[in-house]
Amino acid sequence: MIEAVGLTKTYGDTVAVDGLSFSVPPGRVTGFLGPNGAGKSTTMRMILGLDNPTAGHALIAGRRYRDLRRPLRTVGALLDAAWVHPNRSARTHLRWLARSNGIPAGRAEEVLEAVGLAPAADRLAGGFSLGMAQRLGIAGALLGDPEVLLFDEPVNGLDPEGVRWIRGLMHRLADEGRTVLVSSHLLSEMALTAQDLIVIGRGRLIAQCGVEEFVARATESSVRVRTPDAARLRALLEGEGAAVHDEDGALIVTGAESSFIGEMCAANGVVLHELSLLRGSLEEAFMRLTGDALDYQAVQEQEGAGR
Ligand SMILES: Nc1ncnc2c1ncn2[C@@H]1O[C@H](COP(=O)(O)OP(=O)(O)OP(=O)(O)O)[C@@H](O)[C@H]1O
Repeated sequence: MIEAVGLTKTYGDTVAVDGLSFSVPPGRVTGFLGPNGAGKSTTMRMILGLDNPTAGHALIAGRRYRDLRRPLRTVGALLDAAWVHPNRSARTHLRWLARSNGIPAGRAEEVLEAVGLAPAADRLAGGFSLGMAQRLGIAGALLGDPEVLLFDEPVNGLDPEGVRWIRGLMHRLADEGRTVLVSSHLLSEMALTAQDLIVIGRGRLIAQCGVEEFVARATESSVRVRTPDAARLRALLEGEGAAVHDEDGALIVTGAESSFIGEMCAANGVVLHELSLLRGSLEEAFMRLTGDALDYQAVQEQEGAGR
């Protein structure tokens, strides 16, 4: 579990994080989203004790980072994959990290295997590709077998196989009951990886909810219908107050559920060739909700009203 309570950080006149409160539960992958400069990295750094909050606090497994006796055993993080001594091999780097955290050296071999770096264990990290550096950073995060994991842009620069691997890893870690918080700008990837979302804008919370709820709240779903009897169905639907428009020979219907349309077709003997629900995308929802401060206020009110 990660908890942020009124977390605030100002740099001079810039309010990077502004009274942010949220909780990240175990057993789920939680995506951390926000436009550039929204305050994601600053928030992660405060959770990890790398930056001091101006106000508020963050707890990892119920404690402040600075109160964790062996931090790597409670929380692992990938913040900056480039953070490795270039003249150290992957194995030496991990053994050094293990030693400084009271973790048995043998654990380095286990995490090298887990991230697929065992064959490159003795190569110098300075010569690693971006993808290999990401894997080494993840190995470091896993070293202490921590219950909480934070990943800042873990799929940056990875090829499709690497992206898929990270997605599987996140799911496995959550299935093991760990708390997984992951930030990314790749929204299509986030839609596949995360179950829950924390979305921030200008340092403030915009939404904390499931991915599907976030998309449903911000976008309008519609139904695509194909029928040889389009004119009649159109008239029937419009008679019920639905909006209908043509697209590639299909009817796109908003304002009527697919079950309602199906039943209406059955009742009126309209032959159906297709009836499919078209959901909005995470990208669409994200653009709409983080678009500007006005939208942002509207959602906050909506959220409050729904409780
Ligand atoms: N050390 C610093 N000194 C001054 N301002 C800072 C510092 N670190 C961050 N900021 C400012 O705080 C705000 C939030 O930055 P932060 O890097 O946390 O955002 P982010 O959501 O991680 O952005 P990105 O998606 O671009 O990585 C920005 O306006 C940034 O310029």
